[in-house]
Amino acid sequence: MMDKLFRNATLVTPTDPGRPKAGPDQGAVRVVEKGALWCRDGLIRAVGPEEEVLRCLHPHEPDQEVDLEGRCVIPGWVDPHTHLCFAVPREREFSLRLQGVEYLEILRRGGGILSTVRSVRETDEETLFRATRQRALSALRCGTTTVEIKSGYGLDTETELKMLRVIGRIGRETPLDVVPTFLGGHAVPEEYRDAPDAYVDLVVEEMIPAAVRQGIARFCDVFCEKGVFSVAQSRRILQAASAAGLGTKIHADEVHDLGGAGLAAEVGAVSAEHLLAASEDNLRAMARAGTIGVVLPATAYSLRKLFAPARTMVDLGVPVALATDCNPGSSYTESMPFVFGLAVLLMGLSVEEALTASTLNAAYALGMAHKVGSLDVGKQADFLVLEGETPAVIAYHAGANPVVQVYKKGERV
Ligand SMILES: N=CN[C@@H](CCC(=O)O)C(=O)O
Ligand SMILES: [Zn+2]
Repeated sequence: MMDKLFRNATLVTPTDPGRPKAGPDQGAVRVVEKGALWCRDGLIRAVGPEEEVLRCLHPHEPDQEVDLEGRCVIPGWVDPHTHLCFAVPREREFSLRLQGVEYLEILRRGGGILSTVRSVRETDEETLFRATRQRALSALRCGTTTVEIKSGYGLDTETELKMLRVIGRIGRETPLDVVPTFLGGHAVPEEYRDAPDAYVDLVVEEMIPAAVRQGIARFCDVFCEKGVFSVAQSRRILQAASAAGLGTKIHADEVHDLGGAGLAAEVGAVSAEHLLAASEDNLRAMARAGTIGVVLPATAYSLRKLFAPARTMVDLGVPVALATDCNPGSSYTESMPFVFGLAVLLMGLSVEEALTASTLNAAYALGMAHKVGSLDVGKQADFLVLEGETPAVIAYHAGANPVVQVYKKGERV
């Protein structure tokens, strides 16, 4: 057993009430000047004012003591929405978008997600693993200690399972905790262009059962959007996944208000994600159902769209989480500090609300809050040491990485 005592820290963390934080509670965080954190075997045993933690320890001597020199300490980021597993970026497509071609138009022409599908199908498993690991480690350097990674660039059973195996390996072979999500419903593949319902049959009858049998997915997601999957098709996929024992999530109302947010509330999805175009009625339905709203400001930034109404969501009582959406098309960033800055400066969230959104609420969006997301006794000692005095530095020192040290299960990584 290994004991470590971290002293002389300014601790800033949401505390976990046993459910995602919503409304005025979203911005309530605990601040402890001259705080300490004692962990054993990677788990937090005591946390709070230094003298209280020392009292808990007494008469025991920790194996190791670390002086954090008064620096600000927050929980490790939990990034609850990424597509980190892909083969090659799509820089040429980005240039097309800069010339004014719309994201969904590129997909309609057979590019976008479908061009990544072609390259992922062609790439062998080891190469895909190495490319994904590189991005996961880049996220870790920015302070992400838990990450969700979706499949969805295979769109056939074999390649979807290959992606899920690679995603599982990232969790075993890097310090990150990884939550795998099956996203067979990411787009209709070219070979089913004229028979989208037959593709939905394949997802429901073959892919979901295979992923569940092999135990390699925890959630199922679907891209509910005009020209992609309708509300009815998305409902079918999510209900099948739920019946098979997977948690559910939706890419909802990203470009058009199709009603994906309402569907998330209806089917009991843990989260609805994107929500740029979601109606207020459907946001209210989410608040009533307790559906977490995962907002992805780097996507709106990269697509040059209006941001999701995160301020309204908090005011309506929707628990809000933040994610990078890291993917080669609409949001090529692994950086939670960048996303945090956008949320604070351009979406109207307070620093404290953004902190809860990118840690505790994000952990709830992944079913991981029993382990991560806050500096509470019993959880993993996953935390970040910041360069400044408060978490505001994350938005303030824009474009830089204000995370100077990353600890995963009490170990510096
Ligand atoms: N919108 C759908 N899926 C991703 C983008 C995937 C891609 O373009 O490769 C997203 O969440 O933004
Ligand atoms: Zn996405």
